[in-house]
Amino acid sequence: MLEIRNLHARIAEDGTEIIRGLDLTVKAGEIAAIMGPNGSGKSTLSYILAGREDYEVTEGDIIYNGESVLEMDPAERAAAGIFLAFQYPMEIPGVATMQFLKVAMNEQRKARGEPELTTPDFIRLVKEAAGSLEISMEMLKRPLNVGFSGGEKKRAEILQMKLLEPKLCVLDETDSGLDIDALKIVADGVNALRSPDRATVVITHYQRLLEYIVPDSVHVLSKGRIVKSGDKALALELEANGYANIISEAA
Ligand SMILES: Nc1ncnc2c1ncn2[C@@H]1O[C@H](COP(=O)(O)OP(=O)(O)OP(=O)(O)O)[C@@H](O)[C@H]1O
Repeated sequence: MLEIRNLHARIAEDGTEIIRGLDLTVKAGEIAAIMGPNGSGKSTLSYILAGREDYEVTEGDIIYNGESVLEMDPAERAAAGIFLAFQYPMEIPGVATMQFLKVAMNEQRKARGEPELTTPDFIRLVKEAAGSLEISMEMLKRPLNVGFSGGEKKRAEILQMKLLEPKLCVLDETDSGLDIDALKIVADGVNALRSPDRATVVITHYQRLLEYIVPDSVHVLSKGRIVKSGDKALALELEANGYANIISEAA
């Protein structure tokens, strides 16, 4: 589903290399967790997957469903089923969350040559998805993320994911700022999307999330490269011992 080969990428503005020879394969049906110290390049990797233009790929490739995405812009990638839940979701003043969701869903449908959703169908889908995430219809009338609490913003990201039904879900620290109950709600939302034709990349600092979203593989990112991969036991080892040993072993 996703194959990242020897990826090198830098900040377009000043040329600083952040991703330095990263290899990662995530199969359909798999949930891969990425862990790593602050500043190792986890968020940068997520932005590059989504196609953010502040970064330049200088070497290597990102293969999604057998094809390189490097020439695709963010909207094309989204229409092809790549979704990023942001670490810091953006506020969009003046645009009601409902309106945003409707436009996002219909733009993707148009790009895929599918008919637009009718308003009743859209409302029904949103009500169902929002209910399971304990998001009220009142909240959805407010401008997207404006004045939302940290946890509400993260739940709104998962709502978008549920509605868009992407094939490659990238979750950047979706657990940060969530209380215990919200963490379970979000994890249930992610688990409900687990399917043999969908791959998920979960970026997190904490083993706690991985108790709820059990990963098939765990990868340690350090200085822009994956330096160790393993199964869920690796996350427990990191929690107990930190990164120092693994990173020095890899070096
Ligand atoms: N646009 C940018 N301008 C300057 N530096 C950047 C930019 N984007 C990323 N960096 C730097 O690249 C490095 C990797 O950042 P990134 O946010 O990807 O790390 P991270 O692993 O997600 O960290 P954290 O765990 O703290 O969220 C950091 O040193 C960061 O300061």
